[in-house]
Order: sequence, then C-alpha cells, then structure tokens
Amino acid sequence: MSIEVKICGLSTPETMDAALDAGADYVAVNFFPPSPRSVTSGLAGELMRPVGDRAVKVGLFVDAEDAFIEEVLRAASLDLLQLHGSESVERVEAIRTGFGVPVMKVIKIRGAEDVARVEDFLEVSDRILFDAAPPADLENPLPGGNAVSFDWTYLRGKSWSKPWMLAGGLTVENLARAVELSGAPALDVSSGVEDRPGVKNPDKIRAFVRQAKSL
Ligand SMILES: O=C(O)c1ccccc1N[C@@H]1O[C@H](COP(=O)(O)O)[C@@H](O)[C@H]1O
Repeated sequence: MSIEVKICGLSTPETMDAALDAGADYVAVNFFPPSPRSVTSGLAGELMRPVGDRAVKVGLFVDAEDAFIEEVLRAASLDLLQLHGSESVERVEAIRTGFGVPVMKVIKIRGAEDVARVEDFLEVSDRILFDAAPPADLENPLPGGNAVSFDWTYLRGKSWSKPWMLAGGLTVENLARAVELSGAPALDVSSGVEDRPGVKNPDKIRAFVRQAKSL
C-alpha cells in the first residue's frame, strides 16, 4: 500500500525542506488570513519556488474572491487550489475553469449523512478532501485546522470517481488506524505536525511521513 501524504500550512523554508526531504507528495500553504498558519502571496512564492516537481504545490483558500486568487497565482506557482470554505458547486466550477488550475473541494463531515454531499462536487472538482466539520463547542473554530477528527468508518468501503484524501486531527499515533478504518489512499495533516498552532516541527513532519509511507 502506498499512502500519499500532504503537509498543510507550511510557512517556513525549514519546514518546507523537511516535508520535501521526507517525501511528502503534496506541500501546502494557507491563504486564510485569520489562521495562525496563513502566509502572504509573496512568502508563498518564495516557499514554493524551490519545490519544482518534487511535490504537488497546493494553496488553501476559504471563500476567496477572484482578485485574491489572482494575486496569489501571480506570486506563487500552484498546482492545486484547495477550497476549504462554503464554496458552492458553481463557485468551484468557476474557479477551476476561470484560473485553469485543478481544484480540491473540501467536504466537511460531522455525521455520516454529510458524506453524500461529495456527489454534488464530483463533476466540478479534480480531487476531494474529507475533513472534520468545525466543532460547534469550540470558542473560535477555524473552517479547518482544528485538530479534530470525525468517525473514519463513515468513509469505509466507499469509492468515488475522483481521487480523495482524509484530513482532520491526524497524528503519527493515529494515522494507521485512520487508514485502516477509512480506507484513505492519502492523508492530509496540519496541527498534528505542530508544536503549537502555526509552528510546524520538522521532526514531527518527518515522523508522520515515515509512518504513513511504512503502511
Ligand atoms: O489550518 C488552518 O488554519 C486552516 C484554516 C482554514 C481552513 C483550513 C485549515 N486547515 C486545514 O484543515 C485540515 C485539517 O487540519 P488538522 O490536521 O486537523 O489541523 C487540513 O487540510 C488543514 O490544512
């Protein structure tokens, strides 16, 4: 089994290097300004420049306006736009066709019934990411990156016409169980490789990738 790994919310050259050297398949930067992981378009350009084709270069957006996406794409070379807000089917399609860059729509899961929402987006999205819905009891939840998981068995035995990943509260300790229960072919992590929100730890990045690749 070869599990793909995405490291999300990278914001320093050191942690970007750690992700690439460890063999991450996707490296991502966050463009949601309220997030402790967000970067400017200029910094994203610097971080992504040395990546080349060593990994898929991802930009995370939350209900972003065209002008902002345009500014980012002028500054940074991105291969995939992660749409982590409340983007409608029409908006996802408009971003994908308007910018000519593949998109990955995020489906937020609280209960088993949420999984079916993926069907609406299969036509217009190149990839799908399942993440935990922000918990209602958190004081200031972000639209993602809250280090919470959902019940991975909701995804078990399911298949879709587009490639997909699992996110939400993944760590080096729980990733094997997450793959076993969900059948995920790819894992996405942010908080689980940090010392505190926004501060990635190169050792944790390496350990996460090593563990995922050992499955
Ligand atoms: O990480 C953030 O700050 C963030 C902000 C807004 C939308 C999404 C965000 N994070 C993404 O959420 C998933 C799961 O993260 P975690 O591993 O549970 O911390 C991942 O794609 C993050 O990049």
